[in-house]
Amino acid sequence: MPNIRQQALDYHEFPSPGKMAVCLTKPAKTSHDLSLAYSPGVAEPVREIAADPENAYRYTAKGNTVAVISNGTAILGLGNLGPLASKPVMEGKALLFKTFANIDATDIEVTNDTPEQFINTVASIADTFGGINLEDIKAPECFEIEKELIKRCKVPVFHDDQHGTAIVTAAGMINALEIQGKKIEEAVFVCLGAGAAAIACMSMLIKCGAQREHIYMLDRKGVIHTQREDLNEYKALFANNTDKRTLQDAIKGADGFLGLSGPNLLSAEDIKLMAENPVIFACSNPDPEIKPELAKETRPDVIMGTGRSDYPNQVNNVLCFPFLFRGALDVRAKEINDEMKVAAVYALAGLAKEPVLQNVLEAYPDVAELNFGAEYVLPKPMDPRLLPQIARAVAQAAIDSGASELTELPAGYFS
Ligand SMILES: NC(=O)C1=CN([C@@H]2O[C@H](COP(=O)(O)OP(=O)(O)OC[C@H]3O[C@@H](n4cnc5c(N)ncnc54)[C@H](OP(=O)(O)O)[C@@H]3O)[C@@H](O)[C@H]2O)C=CC1
Ligand SMILES: CC(=O)C(=O)O
Ligand SMILES: [Mg+2]
Repeated sequence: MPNIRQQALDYHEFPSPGKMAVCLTKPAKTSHDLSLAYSPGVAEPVREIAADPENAYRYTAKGNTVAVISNGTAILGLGNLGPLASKPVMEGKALLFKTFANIDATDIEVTNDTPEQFINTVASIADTFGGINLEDIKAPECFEIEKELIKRCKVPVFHDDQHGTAIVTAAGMINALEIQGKKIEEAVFVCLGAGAAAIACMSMLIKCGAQREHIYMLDRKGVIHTQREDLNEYKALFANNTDKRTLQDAIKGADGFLGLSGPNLLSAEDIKLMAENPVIFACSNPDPEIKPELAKETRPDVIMGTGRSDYPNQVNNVLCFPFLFRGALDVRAKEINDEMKVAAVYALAGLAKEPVLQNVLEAYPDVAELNFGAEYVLPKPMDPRLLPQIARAVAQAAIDSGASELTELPAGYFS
């Protein structure tokens, strides 16, 4: 798109700075309105909540809110640019929560010196919200932060770059491998990156049938292997007993490449080494590990995905987090467990096989048609069926797995 930089800056600046504002759901026009909204009336719900905290869901907006919280240590693929610089991304996530799932999200950017400070800050405000969406926090700190916050918070805590990305990547990979005529159990994967998104994506692929030994993960120092003594406990889970050391060693004969690292790290020469009919998801944002034009020119047999909205096959956590949180909030799930995540994977993968709706096609004026195949392995974010299908699958899984105290879905829930 011509001049995308200036268009993007203008979009953010005008007509008012940023992408969000507060909207009210109750009248505040008359003195009677004010005596209900504020003093003296507001004291009544205060007393009810003090008597039973569950009443916060009845008398405040808590149950439909999510806090999008970052410390700016891994902003997209741009790196550690600090909390304030992450604000446009966090406002963007709030925009997506509202647009796609009518969830009221608040962005919170935390300045911290240590993970403990971050944990203490988030734990002390978590109860304000229905759920916590952690965003763009770098590995390995993100793993400890999420684990500790899950322990300390009463509401669901979900690190989107780990699990949202993993759900969408797994759904897309399952479909892409099927189209390429490959079995996930036999496929060999190379994952460039060994951080938040990479560790979670590979763990999810294993839950969906991939073999641990068929996965080669690389960080800045090359292949993660058992002879290395510099691995943290998360990378160590993916250490292979192998002689492969470089990206070129690992990618030879691979069926799938997952890029969760940084821009332009994969070359045409590298992908020439892959097996026939490969899948390349170059997910680094905004600039992928390899440009789709180059990948397709070099390997006409490739299925290619990126994290971006302006190429086919957008492999991006936007396809997950709004809808997954909708389901979790609606059944008041106390956590987002593996059962709920796997349910989201298969709901998402299944929807890609349904005929594409006219309104989705209209959102992509440059595309004549969309059908399940090499250029369409995942639904588009504006597909209105994502909300009912993913939210329902997640809510049902929450009930079945005991994450929700409900025994069945609310009557008529997205049916
Ligand atoms: N499409 C999507 O939905 C999503 C995409 N992403 C993308 O994934 C990338 C990583 O994000 P995230 O996991 O949150 O960040 P982290 O900081 O947690 O991890 C970054 C990882 O990338 C590795 N890396 C960086 N540069 C290189 C390099 N030159 N060669 C090999 N490995 C490299 C780092 O290696 P080392 O460990 O050695 O430092 C680290 O393991 C970003 O580009 C982000 O945009 C993330 C989430 C969602
Ligand atoms: C999409 C996203 O969350 C990321 O690139 O970090
Ligand atoms: Mg992110």
